[in-house]
Amino acid sequence: MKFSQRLHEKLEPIWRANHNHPFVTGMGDGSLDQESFRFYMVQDYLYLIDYAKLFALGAVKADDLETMGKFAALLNSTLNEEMELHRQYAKKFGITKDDLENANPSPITLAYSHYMLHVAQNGTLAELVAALLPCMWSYWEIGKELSEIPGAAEHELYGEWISMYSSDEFGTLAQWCIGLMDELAAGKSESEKSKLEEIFLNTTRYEYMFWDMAYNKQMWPIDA
Ligand SMILES: Cc1ncc(CN)c(N)n1
Repeated sequence: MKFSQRLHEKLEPIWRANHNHPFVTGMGDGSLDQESFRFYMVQDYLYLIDYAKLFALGAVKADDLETMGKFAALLNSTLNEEMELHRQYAKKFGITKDDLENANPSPITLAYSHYMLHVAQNGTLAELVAALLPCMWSYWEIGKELSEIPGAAEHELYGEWISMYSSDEFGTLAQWCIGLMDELAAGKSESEKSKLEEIFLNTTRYEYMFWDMAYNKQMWPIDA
């Protein structure tokens, strides 16, 4: 069995919880509160600034030019396509680019992005890929699932989000990351595979917490 299949099967219950989170289902049926989406968009922009750095670190850790080139393409696509979607949404909400970049990160945004950067900086290339994979893979699956709901991809607010993450372009990048995970895990010892599984599990859990944080517009419990 491919390592990615093992991950998917083992984590199916959490994976389903992500798909069934009211933030996600609310984008699908259009019932999501726009203020939660606005909150998400700002926090996700901050998250993506750090997330993009994982691709740069991936290029540093890669052993061959082809893999370096793919990480460079992922970095470019995150900075100039995925984050452009967020900039366009911000415009609709009357948020400037500066306000976006200088927004305060929520505790979950900080914890999730810092955990990924910690793994990426201190771990192997396989560990870096295990950390970023749930992000690519789960968004692609969620995008595809939502795009099958009649009218969802045409929704005036959530349609563009659904179209981006269900697109063939995003799918191709996600599939490349899945394939790289399989390649890097092949031949690793069981204890190394368990470590990869643990990292994948952690960022899958953080994905759930991110939806929940956005749904509840959750910042620090005590203000300065
Ligand atoms: C929290 C989160 N996870 C994943 C993705 C998809 N790159 C995202 N934009 N934000």
